[in-house]
Amino acid sequence: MRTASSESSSSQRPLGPAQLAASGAFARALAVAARLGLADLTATQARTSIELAAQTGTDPQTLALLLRTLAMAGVFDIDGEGRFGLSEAYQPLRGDHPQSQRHVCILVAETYDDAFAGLLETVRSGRSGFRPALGTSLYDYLAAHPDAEAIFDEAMAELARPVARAIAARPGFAGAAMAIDIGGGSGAFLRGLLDAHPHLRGICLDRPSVCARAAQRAGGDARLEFRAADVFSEIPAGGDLYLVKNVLYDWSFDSGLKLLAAARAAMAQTAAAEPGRAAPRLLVVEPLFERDSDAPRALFQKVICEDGTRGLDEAQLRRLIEAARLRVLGVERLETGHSVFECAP
Ligand SMILES: C[S@@+](CC[C@H](N)C(=O)[O-])C[C@H]1O[C@@H](n2cnc3c(N)ncnc32)[C@H](O)[C@@H]1O
Repeated sequence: MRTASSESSSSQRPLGPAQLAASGAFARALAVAARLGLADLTATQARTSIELAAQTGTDPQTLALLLRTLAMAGVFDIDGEGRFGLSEAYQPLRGDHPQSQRHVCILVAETYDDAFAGLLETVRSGRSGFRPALGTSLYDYLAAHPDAEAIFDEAMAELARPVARAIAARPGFAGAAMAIDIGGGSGAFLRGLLDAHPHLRGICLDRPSVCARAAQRAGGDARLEFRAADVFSEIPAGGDLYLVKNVLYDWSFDSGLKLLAAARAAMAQTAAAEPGRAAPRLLVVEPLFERDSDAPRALFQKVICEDGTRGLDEAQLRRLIEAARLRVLGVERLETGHSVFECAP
């Protein structure tokens, strides 16, 4: 099925109005399949809907409809005996796939889709739709809904792992002993860097509920500390490498400035405390708004994130960084689509 985010230059025929209107139902069906683990159950062996219903404790008739609906979208192939097998294109729906997007699918099709009930409000006012739809801001909502928050954190981890591999391959780690990830979620990004550089230790700063869950899962890792902190005011000194990944794109210019100013203060304090030590660096790793095809992501940002958040291009992100009195030493594009701004105070 072609989605609303596909390129308009695609040779496929666009969806008709009623088909496009039904795409939310397909998204919800995908999230249910992800929650039930249907991708894992059908990845290596095609199964009947009866078998799958027994394995997932679901209603056989309804599950058959769900599977057929998703087969229409290309998620499952149906063989001559009516058995469902996960299609090649949807392998990342598996939980054990190296590029798994299982939790990303659940997050986007559930919490983000719930927030899109506020889209009309966003289009009318330009303000976030999250509060009109769900009564509060994204992170306060997640703090109050632990199941949604756990899905969010796992989704961020799925998205972060390939970026960690790309960042870990860059030079500049040999002289660094301590990396501090600002808004580092459940620590997957930092974990990737620590795995690649065994001399490195890390502190992952995030909200209290995120840190508590991540620390419990990590089970006492001497090299990776989870520290509850408000990243707008509580960034500690002592890092050789500060990291801000997929964080600024959540916030307005003013909030981003506040966060970067707190990072700069921590870096300046580090340098002042130990004059002989190499000056700390900050890596800002963010997706940019560069092409028309980035419009769906920028629309997501407007609906989901803080009022005033918008997709930034390279010049705009550079302006934000420089407004926080940080120098941009270089900008690099990663294969993941992120841009890396290497910065110093
Ligand atoms: C979009 S996620 C990105 C997570 C991680 N950097 C990554 O790329 O996977 C933004 C993170 O910022 C955290 N966050 C939001 N507000 C925060 C605050 N005031 N203090 C600390 N962390 C915050 C969220 O909990 C979330 O983990």
